[in-house]
Amino acid sequence: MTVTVYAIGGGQMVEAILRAALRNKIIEPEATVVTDVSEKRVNYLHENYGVDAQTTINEKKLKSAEIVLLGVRPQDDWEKITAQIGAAEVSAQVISIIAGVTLTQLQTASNTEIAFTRIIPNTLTDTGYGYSGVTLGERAERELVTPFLESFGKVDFIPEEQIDLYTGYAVCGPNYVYNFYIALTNAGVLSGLSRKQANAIALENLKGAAKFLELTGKHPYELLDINNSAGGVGINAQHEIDASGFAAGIQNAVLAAVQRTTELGKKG
Ligand SMILES: NC(=O)C1=CN([C@@H]2O[C@H](COP(=O)(O)OP(=O)(O)OC[C@H]3O[C@@H](n4cnc5c(N)ncnc54)[C@H](OP(=O)(O)O)[C@@H]3O)[C@@H](O)[C@H]2O)C=CC1
Ligand SMILES: O=C(O)[C@@H]1CCC=N1
Repeated sequence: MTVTVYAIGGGQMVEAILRAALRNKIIEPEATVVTDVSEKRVNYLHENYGVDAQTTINEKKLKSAEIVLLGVRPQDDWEKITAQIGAAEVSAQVISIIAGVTLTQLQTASNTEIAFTRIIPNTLTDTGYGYSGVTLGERAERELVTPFLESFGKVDFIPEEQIDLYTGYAVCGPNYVYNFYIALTNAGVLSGLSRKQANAIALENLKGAAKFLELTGKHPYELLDINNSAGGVGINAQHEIDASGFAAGIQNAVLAAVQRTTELGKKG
C-alpha cells in the first residue's frame, strides 16, 4: 500500500523522511509533491528523487493528498502555511514536524477542523534506528498515519507534554553520540594511533557496547564492573571520568536542547 504525500518545506529533514519512505515503497515519486520557497532546492529534489517539486503550493494537489507533511522551521511563517492548508479544506492527515509548535497552535492557525498529528522525527531515517515521538491530535487517524511514520524509523506514541523533552533527548540523541565519538577518536590519535585506526576502533566499540547492553539487558554499572579490574587500568580511567564534568556536560546539553525547543514554539 502506498500513500500520496504533499510536503511543504523541502529541507534536510523532509528530504531524509521522503528518501526513507521512497526506499521503503510507502510513497511513489509520481504521487509525491514538495513545495519549497527555494528554486534551487526544488530542482535538487526533483532531479534526485523524481518527486513533483515546485515553489508555490498547488491547491488541487494539496487537496487530493492523503498526507500533508508540514516541514518548515519554527522560525518560518508556518502560521500562514497552516492557514492555507485550512482554507484549502484538505481532508488529509496533516503531520507537522515543526519543533516546539503545539497541536493547539496548529489548530488555531488552520482556522478550521484539520486532522493534525505532531511528530518529532529522528534524523537516522536511513538506518532503521531511532525513535520518532508522535502525538495524535483529536481528529488524527492512527491507522492512516502509522504506515507512513514507520517507513522512516521506529514510532513512539507519546503525550504532547513529552514532545519537547523527546526533541532534546531522543531526536538530538545522535548529536551527543557524534560528540562522544569525536572526543574518543581524538583521544586515540592523542595517544598515538592513526586517525584511521582510532575511527575504526571507536566505531566498533560503539556498535559492540550498544549491542552488549541490548543483549545482556544489564545496567552499564554491572558491565563497567566486569571491565574494571581491581587497581587496574579501567578503574583509573573511570576515576578521571568521575572527576570531570563529563556527565553534567551531557545532561546540561540535553536540558538546553529541551528548553530551546519550548522557546522556539513560543516564538512561533
Ligand atoms: N534537522 C533535524 O534534525 C530535525 C528537524 N526537525 C524539524 O524539521 C523542520 C525542518 O528542519 P530542517 O529540515 O532541519 O530545516 P531546513 O532549513 O533544512 O528546511 C526548511 C525548508 O523550508 C523552506 N521554507 C521556508 N519557508 C517556507 C515556506 N513558506 N514555504 C515552503 N518552504 C519554506 C526553507 O527554505 P529556505 O532555507 O530558503 O528558507 C528550507 O528549505 C523544523 O521545524 C525542525 O524543527 C525535527 C526533527 C529533526
Ligand atoms: O536543531 C533543530 O532545530 C532540529 C530539531 C530537533 C533536532 N534538530
